[in-house]
Formats: sequence, C-alpha cells, structure tokens
Amino acid sequence: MKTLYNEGKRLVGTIEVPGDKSISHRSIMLGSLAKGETIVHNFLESEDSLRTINAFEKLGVKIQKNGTNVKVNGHGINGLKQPDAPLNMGNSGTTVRLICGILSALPMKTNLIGDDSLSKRPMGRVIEPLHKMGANIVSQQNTLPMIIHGGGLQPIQYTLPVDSAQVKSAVLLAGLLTNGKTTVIEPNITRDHTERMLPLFGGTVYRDDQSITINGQQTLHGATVHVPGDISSAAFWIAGAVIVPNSDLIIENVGLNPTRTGLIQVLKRMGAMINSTIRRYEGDEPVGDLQIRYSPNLKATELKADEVATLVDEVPLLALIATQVNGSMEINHIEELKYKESNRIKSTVETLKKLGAQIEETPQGMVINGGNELFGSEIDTYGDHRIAMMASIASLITSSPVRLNNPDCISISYPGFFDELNQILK
Ligand SMILES: O=C(O)C1=C[C@@H](OP(=O)(O)O)[C@@H](O)[C@H](O)C1
Ligand SMILES: C=C(OP(=O)(O)O)C(=O)O
Repeated sequence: MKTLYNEGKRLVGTIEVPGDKSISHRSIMLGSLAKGETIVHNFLESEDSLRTINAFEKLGVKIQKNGTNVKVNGHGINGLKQPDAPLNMGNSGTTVRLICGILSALPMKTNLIGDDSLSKRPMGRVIEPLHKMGANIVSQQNTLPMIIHGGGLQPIQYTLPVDSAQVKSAVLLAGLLTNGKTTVIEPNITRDHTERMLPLFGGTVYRDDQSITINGQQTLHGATVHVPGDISSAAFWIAGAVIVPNSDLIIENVGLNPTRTGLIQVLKRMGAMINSTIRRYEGDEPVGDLQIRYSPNLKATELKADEVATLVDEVPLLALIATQVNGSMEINHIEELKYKESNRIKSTVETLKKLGAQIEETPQGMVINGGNELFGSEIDTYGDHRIAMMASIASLITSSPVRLNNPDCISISYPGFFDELNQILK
C-alpha cells in the first residue's frame, strides 16, 4: 500500500522519461533477426521490455545488457534455436503478439505462456492472420498457453479487423521471414515503429497511404538504435502538469512520432497549453521537447475513431483530465481498452468514481461530468500499471490522501515513476 497526497505542490522543472517501450521491444527483435552486432542505447529497463530480451536469450541469441545499453549479437534467423522450455511472456502483450509472427515462420516448436492477466487477453487477433498464412498454432480458446509449430508460411494481403499495431507488426514480421510479398492494410493508422525501424536494419518496407508491403526473406544487418523517451510515460506528467495549478514542466528527448502523439493533439483542442518541438530524428523517429503549463478552463472535445489508436494507452489519463473540464465529455470508440492489462474502461471508470468523479461506462465507452472536486480513497490498481499511475496523478489534485494497493505493477513499464514524481513535485 502506498499513500499519496499533494499538499499544494506543483509540477515544475525539466525531466526526461525512460526509453520507449514499443521501440525497445522491436530493437531486440530486429537485432535478433539481423546478422551482426546491434547496439541499443536508452533501452527501457522495465519488466515488459526485459521479457523480450529474456525470450530471445532463450531462443539462443547472445544479448549483453549494461544498464540501458544493450548489445545483441545477431546471427540471422539461423542463429535462433528451439528453446527447451516454455517462453514466459509475463505481462507483455507486445512481446507475445510480435513474437508469434516471428516464431510462426521459423521451423521450430515453441510453447508460449504468460501471467494471469496476459493469459486472459485475446490472441485470436494474431492467430487468425497467421493461420491464413498457413501457421500451425494450437491454443485452447485463442489465449495463452499456445504452442506454435513454425515454418512453411505463405504471404498474404491482410486488412486489419482491429486497429492494432501489434497485429500489424506480427503479420509484417511473419511476412519478413516468408518468401513473397505480404501486405497489411490498416483502416486507421496505428503506431508505425516496426515500419520505421526496418530500414535502419537494411530492410525495405513499402508504404502507400494505409497499406504496408514487405518482401520476404530479406537479410537484415545489425544496427545502432537510439531509443527516444516514451511519450506514453511522458503522458503522466503531461496530464499532471495540465491539471495541477501553477505547473510548468519541460520534458526533453521524448519520441514525437505522430502515430503516438494523439493525447497532445486532443489536449491542445481542449485548450491545454502545450508546446512541442521536434529537435532531431533518431533513425526515422522524431524526437524533441515538450513544454506543458497548467491549463484551467479546458473545454470538452469529441474523440474521433481514427484518433484512438494514437492515444490508446493514454485514455485513462484523458478520462482523469475530463473530470476537470466544465461540462460533460464523452469518450467513445474505445472498445479496444477492454483487452488491455485490465478492462481499462471498467478500471478507469471504477477508479475515478472512487475518487469522487461523476463518470459512467456507456455502450460506446464512458461519459464524464467534469468540474467537481476529487477526494482521496483506497484504490485497487487492478494490477494494471497504467491505472496505478493514472491514480497517482489523480492524487495530485485530491482533497485527501489516495491509498494505492499493489503499486508494484508500475514496474511493468515505468520502474522510476515515483522517483521522477519526487523530482518534479515542488
Ligand atoms: O505495438 C505496440 O508496441 C503496442 C501497441 C498497442 O497495442 P495494440 O496493438 O493492441 O493496440 C499498445 O496498447 C501497446 O502498449 C503497445
Ligand atoms: C497495453 C500495453 O502493453 P502490452 O499490450 O504490451 O501489454 C500497455 O503498455 O499499456
């Protein structure tokens, strides 16, 4: 149990956030498929991203980690060996869904397991296109545990039925290892880190509007990856600075890929004072600084269907901010939140309700009547890192202490979260 209470302090100063989780996962995966040495700088040292390192070590790849610097000794796909025990994906949806694409294409048998939360999350979304490519994946109810008998795939053209970068990446990675041309069509744009990273490793990807095509059996070579700060971790401080009176915060060296900055766009539309400046590109990833100031008088806005994927992990924070808006705000098109580490529609609504918010689940998502003061309460984090951190940010504006059960789940994506909070709360 952790007790959180802010007695009139504000968020000020200049900080950096740890490396991007999505990019960290992909750097290890592509480095493991490549021939030669890959150096990753600013790798995210969190439970989820370490699961990806662990999985590829079990597949026979030599990976040396020195803090946030990681060296991957790739020997191409022939360097990957059938593991002698199940690969444990822990809590990490990205690890399991992307690795399914890779393992389905390789001639080996693998057994994938995960923790209780991950074992409830839907895997049919990757099994279905991989089956269409000819994969042999055995799973009881389209969930973990799962056995993959890999090899012998055919390329496909596949239109994503859900807006998911994990599914898109699984198909592209399977396509990379399969003879022929694989195309993924995405009706709404999702995060494109896989597509942006492949050229760094010498791979070619063709992108035309919403269709992405990859030629199979390309040889990747080792690369140097500089991982930008994680915008989804920065989002907690963005939300905090917007709602805590007199805050003025600068976040440096954060990834500003437009497929990830939906929260910033939506908050600007609501009247938030946020400046973002792209300073450089790391590979093909834009990186820069954000300045966020306390923003009273926010107005409600409508979240568009094609914006959801660009802020999918930030919706709990958007709901918290909506509690401070004058009037009512609906957050719709968020069905996908039901399939995260917790059902994040339910966990967000229940958490904010306990803190005094007027918020209800609706058939389309949630509706929030803003403008009333929040108060402290005992909060169950649902074992979900993003709910635990959203409740911690909420505690910055509650009139009494918030007591957080199971705050340890925060280390899934952001182990230094409370240290950073202490640094900027003044
Ligand atoms: O590809 C990725 O790295 C991720 C994609 C998103 O999931 P979906 O693809 O399920 O939307 C996101 O929620 C997750 O945190 C990371
Ligand atoms: C949904 C998330 O991650 P994953 O799907 O990788 O578990 C997240 O980090 O919020």
